[in-house]
Amino acid sequence: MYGSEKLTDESERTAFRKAEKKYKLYFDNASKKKKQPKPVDLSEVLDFRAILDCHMRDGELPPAVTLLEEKFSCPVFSLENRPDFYFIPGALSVEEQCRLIKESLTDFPQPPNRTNHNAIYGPIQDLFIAAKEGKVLVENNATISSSESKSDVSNGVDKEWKFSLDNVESLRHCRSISSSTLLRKLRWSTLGLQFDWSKFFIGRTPRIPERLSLGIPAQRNSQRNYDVSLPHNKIPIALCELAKTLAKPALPVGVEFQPEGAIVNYFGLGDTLGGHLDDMEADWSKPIVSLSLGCKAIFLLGGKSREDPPLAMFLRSGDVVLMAGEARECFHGVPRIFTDKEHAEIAHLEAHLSHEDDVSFLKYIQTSRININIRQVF
Ligand SMILES: O=C(O)CCC(=O)C(=O)O
Ligand SMILES: [Fe+2]
Repeated sequence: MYGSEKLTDESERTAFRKAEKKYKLYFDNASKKKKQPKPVDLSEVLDFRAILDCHMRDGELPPAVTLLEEKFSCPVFSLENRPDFYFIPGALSVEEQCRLIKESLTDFPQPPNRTNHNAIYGPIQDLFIAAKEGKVLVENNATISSSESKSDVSNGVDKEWKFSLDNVESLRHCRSISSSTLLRKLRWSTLGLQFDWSKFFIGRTPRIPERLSLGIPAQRNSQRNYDVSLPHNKIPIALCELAKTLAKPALPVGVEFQPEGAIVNYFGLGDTLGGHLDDMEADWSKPIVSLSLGCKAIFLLGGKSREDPPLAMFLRSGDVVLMAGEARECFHGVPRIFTDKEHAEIAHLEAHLSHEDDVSFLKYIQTSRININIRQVF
């Protein structure tokens, strides 16, 4: 009986789900000591950096992997059975990586850009600085003399939240959350054109659209869309120029990529991005330009159905992935990030962020991964 139940359970899982489960972080509960991650077999994970090293050493490539020598200033790989998917290992210099890590934590989550915290707290200004200074975000239903940095009321949030210094006696009866917890719970921010997440509000209870950890719907909700009426800034110029250059291998000569929106994803240990399609943009021939920063991750590239077994590959800090055309119809996701010294592979960032002014960035990135994916919307 138990056997047949198990069988049903097994057969209900799609190939994509099975791969997610294979690579996801589980802890070994058997050990009485500190929780240890369960070992995972990484032998089938495609490693483009190792492929590149091997190619430079003895000119060989694994079957079905192509190197597009002519296409770009650094090596671009494509896969025979995954048209319109491109992998550029180490495309970003260490300086670019550090600059983008800093911007992702300071400038990019600033209003009018929205984050996953908007739904509960309204816009939050200077979260990273507040976390550095040990501040607390407090629901403003009492007068708090030491409060600073006002959070506006908007988007169905009918209370005001303000940053306040820690250990204030009058906070004891207020709802509050430390800014370091908020920083750890920062899951996404959006640049350029903003999404209209308000459709997720039911009555007065916000249903927070978590893109990470809880997974996201198979097909992103068709109601969810860019809302041009929401206040927004243009994509920062340096990021815009970088994305235009990086997009070139995925575009015919003479066609330019116009970055209009971007999502910044923040991953901590155990966070995952469930299998999904990015289907909100009008022109799928234009690539999604996806930048990896910080700790190493596993990326799953599936097919047009969740039943197609996905390919697993490592994404390291500085790697860039382009998904255009057919690849945009393929399910993909991130089931795992590695924060341990051996697997995170961020020694170059640690060396570059060694100045005392950078300690808070270093601390964050030592246990995190950031992904910036840039899109042309129309
Ligand atoms: O984190 C990644 O590498 C992928 C992110 C992604 O697919 C998305 O945000 O749509
Ligand atoms: Fe995606």
